[in-house]
Amino acid sequence: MSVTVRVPAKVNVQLAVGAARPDGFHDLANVFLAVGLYDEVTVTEADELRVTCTGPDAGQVPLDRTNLAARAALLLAGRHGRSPAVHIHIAKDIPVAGGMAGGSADGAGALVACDALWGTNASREELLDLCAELGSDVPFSLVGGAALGTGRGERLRPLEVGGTFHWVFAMADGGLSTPAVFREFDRLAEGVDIPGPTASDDLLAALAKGDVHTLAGTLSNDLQPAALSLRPSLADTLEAGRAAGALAGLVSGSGPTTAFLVEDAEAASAVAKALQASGTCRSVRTAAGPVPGATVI
Ligand SMILES: C[C@](O)(CO)[C@H](O)COP(=O)(O)OP(=O)(O)OC[C@H]1O[C@@H](n2ccc(N)nc2=O)[C@H](O)[C@@H]1O
Ligand SMILES: Nc1ncnc2c1ncn2[C@@H]1O[C@H](COP(=O)(O)OP(=O)(O)OP(=O)(O)O)[C@@H](O)[C@H]1O
Repeated sequence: MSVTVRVPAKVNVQLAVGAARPDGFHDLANVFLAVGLYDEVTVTEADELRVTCTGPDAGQVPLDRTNLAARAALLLAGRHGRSPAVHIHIAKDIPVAGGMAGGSADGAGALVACDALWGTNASREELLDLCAELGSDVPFSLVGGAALGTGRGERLRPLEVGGTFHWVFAMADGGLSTPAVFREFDRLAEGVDIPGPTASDDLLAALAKGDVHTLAGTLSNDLQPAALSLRPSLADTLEAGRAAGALAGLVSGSGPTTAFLVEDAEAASAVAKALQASGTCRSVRTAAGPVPGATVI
C-alpha cells in the first residue's frame, strides 16, 4: 500500500525579523502565502527506511536520515513506538535551498503520508507540534493557505485572503543557507536597536481584500539586505523583474529565489518571458496562491 501527499511551496509576503534570541533563533512576524508549486511525497511499506528523489534539483537533496522527510518518519514512528521502515519517494518540483520551504514541504508531506499509511491517527494538534519540532517553516507547509507565523515562525494564525495573487519566481544558480542568511542579518544589525517584529496592518488588509496593488506596495523582507549582501547579483534580477512590468519584487524568505507580484496570469507569462530573456537568473516559474497545504491525493 502507498500514500501520496501533495505539498505546496511558500512565499513570504512579509518577513519582519527581530533581534537574535538567546537560543540563536529570531522572533518573526512571518506572513506566509502557499503557492501552486508542489512536491509530492509518496510513502510505501518497505523493509527499511529509505529515501529516493526525482526532479530537476534532485541531485542536491540528501537521501540519508538528515532529509526532512526521513526525520519526519522517524519522529512519528518514535512517538508511536513503531518501526519507521518505509520507502519515501519525493517527486521534487520546489527549488532546493531557494527560500521556498521545499524541505519543509517534504517534512510535512511525509508526516501526513506516514500517519495515513500507518493508521497512527495523530490529531491535527500533534501533527502541528511534530512539524514545529522539524523546523520553523514546517507547520505552515501542513496548513497552507495564508497565515501569520510568530515566535520563530511556527505559531500560526490563519489569515483571510480575498482573491488569488499571481507570482513569478526567478531561481538563482546555487542555494543560500538559511542559517548563513540569519547570521548575515545579525552582522548587519550590529549596534542597531532592532524593534520587536510586527505584521503590517496595511498588508493584512490588502490580503483580506485581494487588493494586488496595495499588497505590492507593502511587501517586505527584513532578510533581503542580508541575502543581497551574500549574493549581490540578486539586485540585477530584482531590477530586471521590475523593468519587465512586475508590480513589485522581493527576495523570497532567505533567498536566493526572487518573487515578483504581478497583476494577473497574463502578466505573469509576460514577466516570466522577459526575466528568462534577461539572463539574470537560472530559470523562471509562475504560480498563484493561496492554495491548500499538505493534501493526500
Ligand atoms: C527564512 C524562513 O524560511 C522564512 O519563512 C524561515 O524563517 C526559516 O525556516 P526553516 O528553514 O524551517 O528554519 P529552521 O530549520 O527552523 O532553522 C534553520 C536555522 O535558521 C535560523 N532561524 C530560523 C528561523 C528563525 N525564526 N530564526 C532563525 O534564526 C537559525 O539559524 C536556525 O538554525
Ligand atoms: N527533503 C528535502 N528537500 C530539500 N532539501 C532538503 C530536504 N531535506 C533536507 N534538505 C536540506 O535542506 C537544505 C535547504 O533546502 P530547502 O529546499 O528546504 O531550502 P529552503 O527552501 O531555502 O528552505 P526555507 O525556505 O524553509 O528556509 C538543502 O540544502 C538540503 O541539504
